[in-house]
Order: sequence, then C-alpha cells, then structure tokens
Amino acid sequence: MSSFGLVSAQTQHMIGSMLSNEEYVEEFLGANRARLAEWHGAFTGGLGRVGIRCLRSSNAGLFVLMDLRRLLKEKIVEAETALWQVIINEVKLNFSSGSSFHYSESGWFRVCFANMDDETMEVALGRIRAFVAKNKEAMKPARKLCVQSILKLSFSGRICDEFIMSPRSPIPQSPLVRART
Ligand SMILES: C[S@@+](CC[C@H](N)C(=O)[O-])C[C@H]1O[C@@H](n2cnc3c(N)ncnc32)[C@H](O)[C@@H]1O
Repeated sequence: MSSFGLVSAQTQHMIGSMLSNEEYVEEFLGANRARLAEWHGAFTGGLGRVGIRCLRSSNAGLFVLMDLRRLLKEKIVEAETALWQVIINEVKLNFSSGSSFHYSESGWFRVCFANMDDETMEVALGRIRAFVAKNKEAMKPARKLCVQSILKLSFSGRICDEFIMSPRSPIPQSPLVRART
C-alpha cells in the first residue's frame, strides 16, 4: 500500500480496526491462504503444460522460482540478463532474474503469482505459451533434468537486508507492467 506514498492516518485507523477484529483476521487469513494455494496451482499448472517447471521445495509464499535454464544461450549471468530483457521488452512480463537475488545458478526467474487476478494470469500464461512456442527447440525436455538439487542460495549477513528489502534488478527500474493483451 505504501509503494507510492505514505499511508494516510484514516487508512491506518481503518486497517487498525480491521486487524483488531480477531474473528475477521482469522477468516481473512484462511481465505487468503486458500486463494494463494489456488493461484499457485493455476500458475504452476499452466507453466507445466508448456514444459516450464518451478522449484518445488517450498510450500508457502507469494513467489515461484521458474526454471528457464534451457532458454539460456550459455549458463552465465550475462545470458540470463539478456533473456530477462527479452522477457520484459518483448514478452512484456515482469519477472525478476535470479542474479538480482544472488542465486548461484543462472536461468532461474522469480515470479509473483499473488497479485494477479484470474484474467491477468490467463494473459500472462498466454504470453508465456507464445514465447515457448517460439523457442520450441530449446524447450524440448532434456534427457535428464534435475530441477531440485542444483539451486543453492547463499548470502552473507551483510547483504541479507539488501536481499530481502531491495531486489537488485539488472536495470535500475523495472517498469510496472500490467498484462492486458
Ligand atoms: C514484492 S511484490 C511483487 C512485485 C512484482 N510483481 C515482482 O514479482 O517482483 C509482492 C506482491 O504480493 C502482494 N501480496 C503480499 N502479501 C500477499 C498476500 N498475503 N496475499 C496476496 N498478495 C499478497 C503484494 O500486494 C505485492 O503486490
């Protein structure tokens, strides 16, 4: 809510009242959890149908880590950044490249599925489908692809805050793109 400005006193008061109502909060959290699970299933299912897998070792959260390693020309950060630029400029989807979170392996992209409504998700999946169709050869299943074992996150305490609070993008500002067509 505070992305673009300070939250007004009236809004803070209203949210405060809502959060003081335990019955409401419990109901809200339950509904929210169920909707997140539903969106996660719909999004990862849609990706799965076009041969894109996501890291499966988490069981909660707002994001998935999408495996686009096969679309890299080389397994290096520069190739990941080049792919990220194609995705944002041509496919018009705002994913975050793994290198901006210090992932140790190139080719992983973080996608937020929590803030998409059904229509937006359909549009996003449609664009991904079209993109994959254009890159059919690269997306052919590899003989043996191990999605789970290779990714390793490592960061020191010093960069922990930066890692969590301020994902560093390869370009200074990611445009906020809302999928429409
Ligand atoms: C860091 S932003 C993601 C921005 C951008 N789309 C990205 O992928 O980098 C996280 C989004 O998740 C939404 N969000 C946070 N908690 C949520 C929750 N419990 N349920 C649904 N959406 C939530 C926020 O409103 C925000 O839009």
